[in-house]
Amino acid sequence: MIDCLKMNGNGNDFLVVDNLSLAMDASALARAARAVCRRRESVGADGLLALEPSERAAFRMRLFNRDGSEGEMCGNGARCAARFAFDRGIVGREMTFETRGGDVHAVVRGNRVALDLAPVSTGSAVLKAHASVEGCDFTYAFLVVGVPHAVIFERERRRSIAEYAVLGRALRSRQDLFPVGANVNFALLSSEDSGTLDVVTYERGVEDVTLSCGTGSAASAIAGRLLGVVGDEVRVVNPGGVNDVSLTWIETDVVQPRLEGGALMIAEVRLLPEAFEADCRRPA
Ligand SMILES: N[C@@H](CCC[C@H](N)C(=O)O)C(=O)O
Repeated sequence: MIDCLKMNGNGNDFLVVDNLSLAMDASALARAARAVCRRRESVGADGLLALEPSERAAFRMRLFNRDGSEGEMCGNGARCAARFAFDRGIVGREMTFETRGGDVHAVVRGNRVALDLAPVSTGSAVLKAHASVEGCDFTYAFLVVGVPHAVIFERERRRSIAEYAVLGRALRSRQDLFPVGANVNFALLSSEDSGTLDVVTYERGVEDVTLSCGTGSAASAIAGRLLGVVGDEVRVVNPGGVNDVSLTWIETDVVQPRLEGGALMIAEVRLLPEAFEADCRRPA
């Protein structure tokens, strides 16, 4: 039996486990993510977050996506990990922790968390690349905010979430463009407020549109700033909530994104053996 906490950051939902004892290795965590993140058949989540010891920071956060792949970084998940660590008395309300996508500084205030993400190099960002999938032509930007992100600026919202899922999956699968895959963000500049972006993200590893993506919100804000459509303060509206992004330029081509948003504690969960089993209704 494994005890964990069901949490979500703007609807991007996770099972968070204390693995400070390293009781589970990477393959056990990947297997657990694949099993327990199944919707309906198990608990259901976009991913599993594990807190592990770090030699140089308060702890190390690891993210295992729903398909068991390990993502280097997760913005909404990092807020959940920070609140989990504070709530469990592992750290004080202000902390720095390690991820494979760089160190994160976090401050927890109630159910909101502000993160200073690792600096992002914009020198290697691609601003106007082209791709055609499913009969549609896209111009996209590409940059790495801990994990790889493509950002497509649209003029209008004329597609359903299901249609974004099809297009996101087709784009993300283009090995010639994205050898390690990519999260695909469809961004729309608000017609009412020039500092607001509406963003829908298809996530690698979840292999679907999620209700929010924190690094996708930051990537969209950075791409928008580089393209001159937004400034350094960007309100990113996702289907699951708002991520406030603030950009501080450390050098002309290095930016530090601050990401602020919610991190909700939903339930204490004790995973029972059948959470890991295949659906008993299916024939063997
Ligand atoms: N939802 C996350 C991003 C998670 C990583 C992604 N699925 C990947 O493996 O690339 C966020 O909030 O940043």
